[in-house]
Amino acid sequence: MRSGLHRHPVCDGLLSSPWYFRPAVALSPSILVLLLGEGMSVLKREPPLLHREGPLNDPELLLTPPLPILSIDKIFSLPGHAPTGHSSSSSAEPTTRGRWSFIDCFLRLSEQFMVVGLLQRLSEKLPRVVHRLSEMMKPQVVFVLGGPGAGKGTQCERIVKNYSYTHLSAGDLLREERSRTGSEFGQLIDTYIKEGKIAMEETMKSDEKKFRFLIDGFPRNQDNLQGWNNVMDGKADVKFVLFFDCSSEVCIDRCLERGKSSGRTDDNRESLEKRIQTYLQSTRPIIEQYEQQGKVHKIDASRSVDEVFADVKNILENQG
Ligand SMILES: Nc1ncnc2c1ncn2[C@@H]1O[C@H](COP(=O)(O)OP(=O)(O)O)[C@@H](O)[C@H]1O
Ligand SMILES: Nc1ccn([C@H]2C[C@H](O)[C@@H](COP(=O)(O)OP(=O)(O)O)O2)c(=O)n1
Repeated sequence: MRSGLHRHPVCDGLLSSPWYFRPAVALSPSILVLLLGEGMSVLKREPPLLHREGPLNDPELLLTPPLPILSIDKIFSLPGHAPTGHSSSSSAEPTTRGRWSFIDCFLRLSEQFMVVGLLQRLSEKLPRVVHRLSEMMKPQVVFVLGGPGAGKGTQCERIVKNYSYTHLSAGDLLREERSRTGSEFGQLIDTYIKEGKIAMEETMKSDEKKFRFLIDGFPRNQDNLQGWNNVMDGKADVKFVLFFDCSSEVCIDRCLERGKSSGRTDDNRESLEKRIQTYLQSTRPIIEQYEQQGKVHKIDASRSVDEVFADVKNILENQG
């Protein structure tokens, strides 16, 4: 029996196994078990002939040692590496499988290159993959902006019916908060918004399954944007902005019509004139900022609900 032979048992097994198991040498033994399946049971049934005695003969142990990454030097200095007919194999023990033929060496080398190449590619790609994964796990946000009455709420309702989005309406949240009995914010609603304390973060955390959000009517001014950036920077990913664009006349007409049944105290001509001014002075610059980042999808909102939604659908489906 030749002594001092410490060839890697898994490699040995693989080298003595059919060619289609060989690529698996690039993986750790535990993954090997998973991947090889039936193949591994073949290896287990046929332990390497070099280790007919001793602990390595135990088929279970064949899988335990970690797979070393060998340099070319090491490969060639491995005991038992000598080409067939080399004097080192002149042992009395019949070691046909224990001697490394030229083909064995070639295969071993190509496996090592494969391992190194694979690891190199993995290490190059890993940071990008980790980054992409963390991006994928962040809540994804679509801001929905436009003038009062542009149809933001109407379109959001349709989106929610057809796609897996959670709709948060800044206006609704505000109205809710204002009317909540005992609300500490009832009197302070303006400050509440100004400081970006609108409960987006908590609302977004409340259900982990919800991770795509439509945030309608926000950020409506520089303070809102600042607040968002302070509270949510790095915690959510603003995918894009849906901008429903139509003339002030269309906005006013629609809100006046809505005011007939909405019960909203601000759906009257006087309030609307002011809201339009606020929109033009405060919200349009926010939309322009996102436009500069290439994040705005502008939709002609003066058309029918169906026509507008056809555009929305297109955008959502093309943006994933
Ligand atoms: N494309 C549209 N054409 C005509 N009326 C619309 C359209 N979209 C919405 N409306 C109506 O206009 C009013 C304002 O729409 P809404 O979705 O509440 O606007 P916003 O949320 O932008 O204030 C509602 O009465 C709604 O039914
Ligand atoms: N980010 C926000 C959102 C709404 N508001 C206030 C001012 C708005 O006139 C009311 C109603 O908002 P809502 O989005 O429902 O109304 P519009 O129809 O878009 O004008 O709430 C705000 O001050 N800041």
